Amino acid sequence: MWEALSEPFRYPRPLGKDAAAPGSSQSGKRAKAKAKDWQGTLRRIWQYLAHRKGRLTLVLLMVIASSGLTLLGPYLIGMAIDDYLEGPGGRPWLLFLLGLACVYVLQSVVGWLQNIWMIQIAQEAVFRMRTDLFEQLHRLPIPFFGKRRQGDLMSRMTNDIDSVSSTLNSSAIQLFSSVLMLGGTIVVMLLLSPLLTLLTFLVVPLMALGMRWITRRTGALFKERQRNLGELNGFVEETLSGQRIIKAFSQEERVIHEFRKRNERIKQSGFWAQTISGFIPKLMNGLNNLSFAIIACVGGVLAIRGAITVGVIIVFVEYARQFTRPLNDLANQWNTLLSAIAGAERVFEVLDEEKEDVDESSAVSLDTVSGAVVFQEVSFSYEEGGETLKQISFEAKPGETIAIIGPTGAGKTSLIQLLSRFYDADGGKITLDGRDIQSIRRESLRSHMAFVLQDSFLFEGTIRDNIRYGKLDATDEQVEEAAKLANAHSFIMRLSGGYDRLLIADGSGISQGQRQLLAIARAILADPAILVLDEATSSIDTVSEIKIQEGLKRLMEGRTSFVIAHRLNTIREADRILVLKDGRLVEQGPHEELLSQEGLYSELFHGQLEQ
Ligand SMILES: Nc1ncnc2c1ncn2[C@@H]1O[C@H](COP(=O)(O)OP(=O)(O)OP(=O)(O)O)[C@@H](O)[C@H]1O
Repeated sequence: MWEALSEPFRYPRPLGKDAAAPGSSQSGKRAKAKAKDWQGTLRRIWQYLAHRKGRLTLVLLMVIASSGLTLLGPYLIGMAIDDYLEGPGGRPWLLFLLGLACVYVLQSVVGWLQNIWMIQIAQEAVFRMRTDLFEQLHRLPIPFFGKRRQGDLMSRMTNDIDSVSSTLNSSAIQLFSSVLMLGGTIVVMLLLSPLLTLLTFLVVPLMALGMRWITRRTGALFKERQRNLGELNGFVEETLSGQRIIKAFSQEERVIHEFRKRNERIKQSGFWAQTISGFIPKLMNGLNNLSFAIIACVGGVLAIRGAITVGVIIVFVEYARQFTRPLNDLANQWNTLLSAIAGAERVFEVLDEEKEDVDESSAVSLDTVSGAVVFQEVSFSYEEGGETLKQISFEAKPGETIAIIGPTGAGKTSLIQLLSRFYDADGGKITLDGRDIQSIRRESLRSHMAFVLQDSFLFEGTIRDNIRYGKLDATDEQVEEAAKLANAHSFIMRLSGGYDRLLIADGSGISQGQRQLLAIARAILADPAILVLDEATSSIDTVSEIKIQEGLKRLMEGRTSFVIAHRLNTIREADRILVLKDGRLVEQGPHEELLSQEGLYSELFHGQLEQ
């Protein structure tokens, strides 16, 4: 029966991914990542549950006890009725009723225990799954995030995990108890009357066919709904974080219209998934009533002929109901289960992505570095076919300042991404202190670097905490010292609350220049050997500008600094200027030398830079 019900259900393959069949010959990580099938997903959910085997055994015992008690109830009712009909002198039917009361009380207690324990196991499993997902999200490489919307990832963390959670809490146990009840009821029915049992079974093929028709359609719809939900969340996240731009360009109406369209898609898939799966209980009810009628008619005739007692008919009617009830339950739980599997699959999809540190077993950690960086014929592209950086070679001695300039899209940011190993080069070699950076643990490499980017991210927390992000164990004095060196101290002291001023929602409430000063303080506190700066293109008022320049100067002292430079001063004072164009390093050298070459640099300098 179970086989018959489960057989027709097949998940559609996820879009754009050719999933391998379970048990395919591929081995290792890729095979695991590709095996997108519902059985595999169920197996993995089971692994999360199996952490509490002892508890789980207890729950199983409770389910067995509860099923046994449920089977006992109708039997006692039938006995009591037969004894009552026999009239005085028969067995004390009141005793049966008393027994029945005990059975019901016990059933409630057992049900309650089974519920509590299962919720506990389920919550722990979901807790572990959620933790795994969060940890994984923080171990995935930057390119992964480039391909996905944040909101969709958020949706996996919330909606998808939630749907797994609610299913594990109740449906999983109900499914198991339904299967048990089904087996138990069939056995007792056969013992009571094989003929009536056969008649009851008449409806089973109809049920199987109906379920097959329904689940074929709903499986794909539930998956589509989860995907649509993820996409909608991605869209909402994007529009909320881009509020200023949306308002500035008066795009509210268009955004609302787009939202309506996406919301409509969820409504459609949700509507059809729920409507079609809503047929399940109706179908079951109809067939239930049909089997009831058959038993009542045939049972009545048999009783009149004296072949069976009235008590047996009543027991049988009750059992027939109990026989279809687990089927009914199974059918009802089916759609919850489908949406949970769809959710779990989306969670496992992220868990199966390759982590950033997957091949770092042989990599080393560096305690101290002097900051000598060499690029040797480095090539790189984001996508196959294109070449973002072509054969870049240069050298930065410890403490030198390297200015990187070039037209937009020339590859300046990409060069920095390679240095910090957010991406890895396709060809050539980058060394730090003579060691290939591929052989250095990413965490260790980045701990020797600090970044001051145009848009420095501030976390919710106090100003002090935000500066301390550069070095978590820094004392309050060290934080203030860094802020003073960064020229941030005076503005912080003018804020109400000073260092304890709470910044919310990515530091709204402080100016762009002030954010940069905080980022500089953060970097000073981190005290790295290598510094990466992305100079702001937008002009800030002169006083702030001078303060930032001073702060940066102090920060850059004694460190190898890579500056995506826009200010003439920075470029002039750099030890070496790298001029990029279309991914090629076309010129390099100090300002005067490049000027005298009268190439692209001198052209840029006399054109844009001079302005
Ligand atoms: N994540 C990405 N995926 C694919 N292509 C990318 C990605 N990031 C950048 N590119 C492409 O790589 C090229 C170099 O981009 P990069 O950001 O390094 O330029 P840039 O010199 O820093 O430009 P800008 O001065 O405008 O910041 C561009 O053509 C860009 O379109």
